[in-house]
Amino acid sequence: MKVAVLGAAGGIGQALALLLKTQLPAGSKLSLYDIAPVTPGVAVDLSHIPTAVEIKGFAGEDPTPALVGADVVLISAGVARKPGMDRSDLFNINAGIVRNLIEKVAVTCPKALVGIITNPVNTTVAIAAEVMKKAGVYDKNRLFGVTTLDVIRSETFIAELKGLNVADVKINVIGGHSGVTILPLLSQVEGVTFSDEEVVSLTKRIQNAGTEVVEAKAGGGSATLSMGQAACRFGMSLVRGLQGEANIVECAYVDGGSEHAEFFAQPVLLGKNGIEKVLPYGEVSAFEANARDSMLDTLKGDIKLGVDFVK
Ligand SMILES: NC(=O)C1=CN([C@@H]2O[C@H](COP(=O)(O)OP(=O)(O)OC[C@H]3O[C@@H](n4cnc5c(N)ncnc54)[C@H](O)[C@@H]3O)[C@@H](O)[C@H]2O)C=CC1
Ligand SMILES: O=C([O-])CC(=O)C(=O)O
Repeated sequence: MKVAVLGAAGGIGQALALLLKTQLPAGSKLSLYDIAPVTPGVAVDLSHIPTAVEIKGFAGEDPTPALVGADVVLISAGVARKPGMDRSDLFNINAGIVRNLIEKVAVTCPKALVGIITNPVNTTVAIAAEVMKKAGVYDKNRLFGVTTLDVIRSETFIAELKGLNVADVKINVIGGHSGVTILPLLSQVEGVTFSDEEVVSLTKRIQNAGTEVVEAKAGGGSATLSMGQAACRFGMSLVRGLQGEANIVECAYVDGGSEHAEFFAQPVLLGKNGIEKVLPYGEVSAFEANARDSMLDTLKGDIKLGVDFVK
């Protein structure tokens, strides 16, 4: 099993690489790439951790050497938000970065499962799909926008509010990954009920949690450590699916034939070819149905921006 992290010298990339070095199955290969010259050094640093995961680092303009033979590619290359910015403000820089990296993925490891972390995810995933279509290698079952941070935040905040063991809290978060497009399905959480006020305030907190971190970091970037953990959870689920483990389900932003939009975050069953099955997200409350329908113009606009960027 070979996993490549692109953007590996960054805040997310380094945290993710550390977690993967300690959690990937024995015999795996971990390949780190970033334009930053420090990247081979990050790999040397991690290589001193005694796990049976072989690690190599690559810097410079071309990610190709890091991508050769990759089964999973996780992309966090790009710029992060500062206070006062929306995720969509990152489009100008990050759109081109994701396009260029995916062009290399399409040539070097077209069968890899690709997880896009780089914001704005609602748009960068559409860019990745268009680039792969152009290259004739698009497989909708192998491309994912990583929305796991919305899921782990929801689990954490629900457990805190209701005094639950966080390990017992499970939730689907659907839609996309910014503002109103993030929709936690609180009505489905087992063993708890929320008042109408709690639903409104908790939904808003989960939608604004990225901004909560951006403001707390006061110009020093956005979520990196919690995102490293979220990306590791998602990346490990991809790996487990590839290895044939049963019942691996994660929410992700995918081209899953949703009636709502071309890309939509919902639960998917993972397997040897990426998505084995797109799962229904289940019954929703009237509040959630309204929030879902109200987000669609924003989400579709975000997707169109990405499609138009490549076309
Ligand atoms: N999907 C999600 O839930 C989340 C997404 N993000 C996004 O992840 C991205 C990365 O965030 P951080 O790691 O905090 O940023 P960072 O600035 O710490 O790291 C980004 C890294 O990308 C590298 N990079 C830039 N251009 C590159 C290129 N062309 N090829 C390879 N590497 C390149 C930089 O050298 C840097 O090391 C941002 O776009 C951020 O908005 C952040 C948190 C959550
Ligand atoms: O808010 C940001 O810019 C980073 C991000 O996507 C998150 O933390 O959810």
